[in-house]
Amino acid sequence: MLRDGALNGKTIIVTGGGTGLGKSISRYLIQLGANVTICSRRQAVIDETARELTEEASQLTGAGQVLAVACDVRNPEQIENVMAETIARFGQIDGLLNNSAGNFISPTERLSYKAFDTIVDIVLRGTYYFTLAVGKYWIDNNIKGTVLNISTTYATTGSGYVVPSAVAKGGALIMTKSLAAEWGKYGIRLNAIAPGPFPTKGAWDRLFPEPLASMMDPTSRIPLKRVGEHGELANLAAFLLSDYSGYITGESITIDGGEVLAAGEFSHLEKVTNDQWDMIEQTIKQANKASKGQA
Ligand SMILES: CCCCCCCCCCC/C=C/C(=O)SCCNC(=O)CCNC(=O)[C@H](O)C(C)(C)COP(=O)(O)OP(=O)(O)OC[C@H]1O[C@@H](n2cnc3c(N)ncnc32)[C@H](O)[C@@H]1OP(=O)(O)O
Ligand SMILES: NC(=O)C1=CN([C@@H]2O[C@H](COP(=O)(O)OP(=O)(O)OC[C@H]3O[C@@H](n4cnc5c(N)ncnc54)[C@H](OP(=O)(O)O)[C@@H]3O)[C@@H](O)[C@H]2O)C=CC1
Repeated sequence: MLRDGALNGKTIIVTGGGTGLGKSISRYLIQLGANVTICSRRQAVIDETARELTEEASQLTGAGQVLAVACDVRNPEQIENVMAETIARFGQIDGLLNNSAGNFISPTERLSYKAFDTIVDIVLRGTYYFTLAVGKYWIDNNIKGTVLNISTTYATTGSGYVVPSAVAKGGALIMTKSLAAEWGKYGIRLNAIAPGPFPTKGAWDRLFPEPLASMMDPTSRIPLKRVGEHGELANLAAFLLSDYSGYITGESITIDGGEVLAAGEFSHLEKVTNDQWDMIEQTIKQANKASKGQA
C-alpha cells in the first residue's frame, strides 16, 4: 500500500516478531525501509526469523535491517536491554508494535489463578511495561514516537472462553486511548488494530484446536466469508506506524471482514431463502393492511 522507502530512517521494535502476525508485519516494515528489532522469549525462534528476513531483504533495494533480541515482556530489565541494543545498533527508536500475546480457550471456572495471571501478565503488563519504557525514552529525548497495539475485536465487546485475554486486551485498549490523550503534547501517538481471524499456528493451536476445527467453519459468520490475509493487516500496521497517519491517535481500527457486525439483531437472516422472503413480504403486507382496517 505504501510507496517503497516510506519507512526509511525509522526504527521499530516488534514484540512477538518471530512468529505469526508479528513476523508478517516485520517483513513488510523492513521492505518499506524500516530497521526492525524483533523480540520474544525464544532466542532460537527470533534468530531463525531474523536470518530469513535478512536473506529476503538482501534481494531488495532499500530494505531495512533486522536485529533479534530475546525478551520476556513481563520483565522490565529485559525490555530495557532490547531498547539499549536497538539504540546501539540503529541509533534511536521511532516505533513500538506491542504484538506479543498469550491466549487459549477455556471455560473460566477451569482456570487456576496462575493461568489467569499468565495471560494478563503477557498481554496487559507486557504492553504497559514496554510502552512506559519507550515512552519515557521518547519524552526524555524529544522524539515523536508511535505505539501500535495489536488488540482484538472482543476488547470492546467482551467474549466468553477467553476471559483473561479479553480483560487484558480491554485494559490495553483503554491505555492506548488514555495515553494518546496524555502524551499528545509530546507528539507521541498511540493507536490499536483489532483483527478478526487471521490464521497463524500460535492462534489456531490454542483457539481453534481439534475437535473444534472439524466441527465449525470460522468464516460462516463473517460477512465477507473469508479469514484475513497477513498482507492486509501488515498494510494497516505500516500505515499506522508511518508519518502518513500523523493526525490519527487514540484510535482502534477493526479489520475483521465485518465479523463483529454479525452480532446485529437481524444479521443471521441471511439464512432466509428468496421463497421464504416472498412469504414474509406477503405476511407483513397483510398485517399493514389489517392495521389500516383494509383486511
Ligand atoms: C471458533 C473459531 C475461532 C477461530 C479463531 C479466531 C481467532 C480470532 C480472535 C483471536 C484473538 C486473540 C488471539 C491471540 O491472542 S492469539 C495468540 C496465541 N499465541 C500464544 O498464546 C503464544 C504464547 N502462548 C504460550 O506460550 C502459552 O500458550 C501460555 C500462554 C500458556 C504461556 O506459556 P507458559 O509456558 O508461560 O505457561 P504454562 O504452560 O506454564 O501455563 C501457565 C498456566 O496456564 C495453565 N494453562 C495453560 N494452558 C491451559 C489450558 N488450555 N487450559 C487451562 N489452563 C491452561 C497452566 O496449567 C498453568 O497454570 P497452573 O500452573 O496453575 O497449572
Ligand atoms: N491470529 C489471529 O487471528 C489474531 C491475533 N491477534 C493478536 O495478534 C498478535 C499476534 O498473534 P499471532 O501471530 O496470531 O500468534 P503467535 O502465537 O504467533 O504470536 C504471539 C507471540 O507472542 C510472543 N510471546 C508470548 N509470550 C511472550 C512473552 N512473555 N514475552 C515476549 N513475547 C511473548 C510469542 O513468542 P515466544 O513464545 O517466543 O515468546 C509469539 O511470537 C497477538 O497480540 C494476538 O492477540 C488478535 C486477533 C486475531
